[in-house]
Amino acid sequence: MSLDPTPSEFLNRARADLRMGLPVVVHHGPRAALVIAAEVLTPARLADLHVLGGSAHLAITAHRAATLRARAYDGDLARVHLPHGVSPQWIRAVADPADDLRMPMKGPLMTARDGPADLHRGAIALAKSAQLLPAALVLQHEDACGLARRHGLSQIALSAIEAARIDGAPLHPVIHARLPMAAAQAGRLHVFRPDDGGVEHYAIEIGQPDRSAPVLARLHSACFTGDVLGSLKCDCGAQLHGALARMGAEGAGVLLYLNQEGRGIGLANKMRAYSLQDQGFDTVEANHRLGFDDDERDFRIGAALLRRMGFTRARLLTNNPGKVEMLCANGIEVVERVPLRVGETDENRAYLATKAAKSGHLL
Ligand SMILES: Nc1nc2c(ncn2[C@@H]2O[C@H](COP(=O)(O)OP(=O)(O)OP(=O)(O)O)[C@@H](O)[C@H]2O)c(=O)[nH]1
Ligand SMILES: [Zn+2]
Repeated sequence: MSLDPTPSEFLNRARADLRMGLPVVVHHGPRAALVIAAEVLTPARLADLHVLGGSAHLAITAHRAATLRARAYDGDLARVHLPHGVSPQWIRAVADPADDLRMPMKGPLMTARDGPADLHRGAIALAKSAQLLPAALVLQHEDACGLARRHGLSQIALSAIEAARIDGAPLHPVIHARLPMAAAQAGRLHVFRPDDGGVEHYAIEIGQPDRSAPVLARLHSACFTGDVLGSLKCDCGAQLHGALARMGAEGAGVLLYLNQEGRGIGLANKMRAYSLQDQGFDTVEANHRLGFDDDERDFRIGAALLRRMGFTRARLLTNNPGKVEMLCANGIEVVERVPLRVGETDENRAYLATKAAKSGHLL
């Protein structure tokens, strides 16, 4: 019936619950688990879960496990055994690297070797997509779905989490309107919204680009600190304004403003990464200590938006060969990479050098 939420609608609802600190039930065939994001776990909820019994682990990524010197028997993740009388502080310390140096965890952390880790993998994917720290308490329980029904908890199929990761929700245009800008009088802002009501993305179209020719394009990832505040720690603000100015000068172009703050980890986690950078770690090490990959962005969104707007070929303004590859793999032919070297400062020189050395950016 059309009143029934679709799997992706259930998923978006589950993300909101997770951010509130509510347990979400993830199920796969006959197995199901209650999942609570580590960073929002309250003492009361931890005590309630304890009373339920079942088998509980703290799921963390292999990157976080490596920092904590815990064995990740599941490859990309580790299921950490909870010590007797586990406290929310202990869970927080495993999940959050803020105090790693000041108060190193007393190890060794024991991790599970046997049994399936698929629900745990789903839990981490869910926490990441909710832009929380990628760590979750996972309580496998034989009556998890019954508990969900009795307590009004969201239930989500593992397959829905996996499908969202593989396909992403389709985006549809909501509205577009004229937007004269300093860089170009003939500007137009388009708003796109995913079918599941998730995060919106924007396209800024300058002039009337010819759909039958390669369009001067930029895939710009949101950077509140650089784009809005003029942060000197990165080059984003200068790249944003430099790209618009170039499109204004050529009279045509399209800049996709993708809401993938912090290379996809969200502003709170990016600020956690900045705090670690103040402790001496570089941009990639900081992401890893938090449990993230170097780059968690999904550039397929950019390709889908360009196609949706009628473009099939682009001259891409970027120093990141990864963006070129992803566009080409997703139906947009990049006929030229147009370098965008602007905004280097004393503050961001090391950051740009790290991106060149570790993430393949071109200088
Ligand atoms: N996690 C994390 N994200 C950062 C950091 N500094 C900047 N960012 C984010 O990195 C992204 C930069 O995006 P872009 O400039 O589009 O991408 P790029 O990969 O550098 O490629 P080009 O700019 O196209 O050459 C933005 O989402 C920023 O918020 C950092 O230290 N850590
Ligand atoms: Zn930035």
